[in-house]
Amino acid sequence: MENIAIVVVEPQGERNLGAIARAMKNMGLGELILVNPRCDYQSVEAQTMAVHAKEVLAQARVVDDLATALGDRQRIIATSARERILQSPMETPRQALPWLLAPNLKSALVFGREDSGLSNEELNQAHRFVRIPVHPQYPSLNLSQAVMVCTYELYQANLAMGTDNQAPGDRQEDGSMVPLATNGQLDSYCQHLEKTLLNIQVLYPHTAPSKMAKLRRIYQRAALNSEEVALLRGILGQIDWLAQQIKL
Ligand SMILES: C[S@@+](CC[C@H](N)C(=O)[O-])C[C@H]1O[C@@H](n2cnc3c(N)ncnc32)[C@H](O)[C@@H]1O
Repeated sequence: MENIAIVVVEPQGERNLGAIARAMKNMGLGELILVNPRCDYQSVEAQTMAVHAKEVLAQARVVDDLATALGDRQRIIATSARERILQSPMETPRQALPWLLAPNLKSALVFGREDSGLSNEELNQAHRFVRIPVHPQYPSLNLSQAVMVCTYELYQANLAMGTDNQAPGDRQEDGSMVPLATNGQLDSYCQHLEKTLLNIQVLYPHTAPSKMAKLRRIYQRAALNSEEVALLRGILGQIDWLAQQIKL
């Protein structure tokens, strides 16, 4: 499971971070990425809760925003207590999390802030969404307990797959695999697309952000590989060239 990072956005609780580190080590995970932490993730409180998993905290990577955390990731699942997100269905951990286990793809499982969870903009960077089904009277779990449930499911799925969990991907005619596009590649394609669509007035500045968020969601769902992103970028390049000719 070395290909899977646990990403936590703006955590506020030192104890929660210690408990997350412990849950991760219990379930065989080691890579923790903290997006703009709002507390001291190496405090005595955090370390006390981590017990024998202090090194998970010590080795945690801190980044400024979620896009940086996910830049080189090809499979991203976000978690939320909400019942519906961006018109996409929620899945249970058991349904969705085995998808992260492909060993030669970099994956991430994302958790939100203790008070407000993840924003729509942050959720939009994920391919799939997981909700732990709990009693409807109180569906929001403590952050570290949500990490525990999800990492347990990952561990069970990994055990069940044994050593045969070969990476799914796009098989070529010659039998080789094309890697899925990274989040960073998709980001830069979407920025290029927005610029082009604004230039040819298919998009207008006041509606661009919401339309681009919807387009981004479609591309995320399609789980494009790097050749497909390159193809789309090539088409955009031709549209840019034609638009320039017409303006001359
Ligand atoms: C205390 S919750 C935040 C609650 C926030 N009001 C919301 O609706 O997302 C903190 C984080 O724990 C995780 N979490 C809590 N309950 C969950 C559930 N039932 N299913 C999946 N993740 C959950 C999510 O990552 C969430 O962003």
